[in-house]
Amino acid sequence: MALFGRRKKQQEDVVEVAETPTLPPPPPTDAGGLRSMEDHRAYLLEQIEQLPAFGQQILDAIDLSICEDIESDIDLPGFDNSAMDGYAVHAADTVGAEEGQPVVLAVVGEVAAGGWSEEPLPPGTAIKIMTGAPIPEGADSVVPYEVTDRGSDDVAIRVPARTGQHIRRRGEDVTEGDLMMRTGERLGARTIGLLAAIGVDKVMVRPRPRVVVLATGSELVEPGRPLENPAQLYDSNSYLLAGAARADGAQVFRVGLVGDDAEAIKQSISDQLVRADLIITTGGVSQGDYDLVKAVMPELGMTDFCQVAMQPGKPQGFGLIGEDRVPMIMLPGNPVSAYVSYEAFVRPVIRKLMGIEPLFRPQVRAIATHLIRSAPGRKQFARGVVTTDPGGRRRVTAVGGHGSHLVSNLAKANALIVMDPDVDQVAAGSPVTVWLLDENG
Ligand SMILES: Nc1nc2c(c(=O)[nH]1)N[C@H]1C(S)=C(S)[C@@H](COP(=O)(O)OP(=O)(O)OC[C@H]3O[C@@H](n4cnc5c(N)ncnc54)[C@H](O)[C@@H]3O)O[C@H]1N2
Ligand code: MOO
Repeated sequence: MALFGRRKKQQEDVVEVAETPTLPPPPPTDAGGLRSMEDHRAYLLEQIEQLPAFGQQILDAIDLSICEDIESDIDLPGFDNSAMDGYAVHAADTVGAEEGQPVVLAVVGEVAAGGWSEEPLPPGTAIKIMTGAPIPEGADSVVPYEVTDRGSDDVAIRVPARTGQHIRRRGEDVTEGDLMMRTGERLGARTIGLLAAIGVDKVMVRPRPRVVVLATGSELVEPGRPLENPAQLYDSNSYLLAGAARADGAQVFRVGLVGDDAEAIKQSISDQLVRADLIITTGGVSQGDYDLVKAVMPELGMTDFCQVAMQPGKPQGFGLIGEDRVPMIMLPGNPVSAYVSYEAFVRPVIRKLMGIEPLFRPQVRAIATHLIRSAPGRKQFARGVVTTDPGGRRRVTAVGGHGSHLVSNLAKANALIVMDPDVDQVAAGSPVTVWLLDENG
């Protein structure tokens, strides 16, 4: 065989190759290959679209953010009506009434809530009227039962009426055309009551995102079951994250555990795509031999695995998965890492899907009650308890150590103490940034 034989020139077919979709270029990294927390968060948010709005029953829309301005089509009250049970009268007819010398007026009828009087009220007469009933034409005040003899054919009135007394005027609460709610406001019990009062039964809202939560790891056991060997532990992450997402307004599907098995992970994620607006997983995104989420997810969609300059929460994964490009956030397995990552990345994404502002927790300054040490190089998130002193100043005490497995300290905390990568300690009495975990902002 000739070593240097001339190759026969082959006909080159021009094949149209569909461009493989990719995620946008990732943000830059620092000298150590780490991405800043802010850059990573912005990168995820730019790839998330708000869920489309649709008309929903007002009661089902509680806590959701409306996507329309709502004006009232009616006045409230819709008609002049009585604020008291008593008699509608012409105030002028009661002049001079007093205890022992009442004014007596003929009673020409009765009007209850839901009824109305066809006839104007003749001068010199009274008509029984119940709370909420329309004021008959001509009447200009209501005399409560308590200052009368409650008569049926005629009534003795012991106190003169002031013009307009006990009449609730049409439109004094809401006037037709008044703006009741603005785009972006969230519905609560009181606003639902207001909408019902102006006759609105449905509103345009963004739905609750359907968030699938799935924990990976062969060492994990479902709480309530026995631990069968010394290397097992209970899955706490999926409960922690499902609870957090539910508290943030998502409709959560907590899927059972998936072991460290490539096919099982792919199958479980594929099964969930149909019902998910967002998938959250924990575990399997670091460097370990069994960190399979990172290994298999690129087969199902466009993914981005990176390291973020934060502690905890360094290894992070993101993807747009399947044909519908369902957003997926792959969090590290250590419980505190998973939670801090949730606060930093997942919660803002859920709020963006829902169209709720602000996206982030309130970030405020608090005075450190003691020396707080930090490891420079990555943004540090320590768990803290914030209290407010009698002078209204916030103070913060770190709880527990830095280990990202320390769940009992996490449960005690109501804040994350956030220290920038260049900070190595915060002195007692100095201000430090905190995220308030029990406030929505
Ligand atoms: N050689 C390296 N090792 C590790 C690095 C690294 O950079 N190089 N990073 C460390 C950091 S930081 C983190 S965070 C973890 C993240 O690891 P994974 O996301 O791969 O998570 P796993 O290895 O699956 O689990 C870590 C840890 O968390 C426990 N875990 C996992 N899931 C749950 C759950 N649902 N409930 C409760 N606890 C859970 C698991 O048992 C492990 O102890 O990697 C470091 N390693
Ligand atoms: O980043 Mo890991 O999340 O430090 O424990």
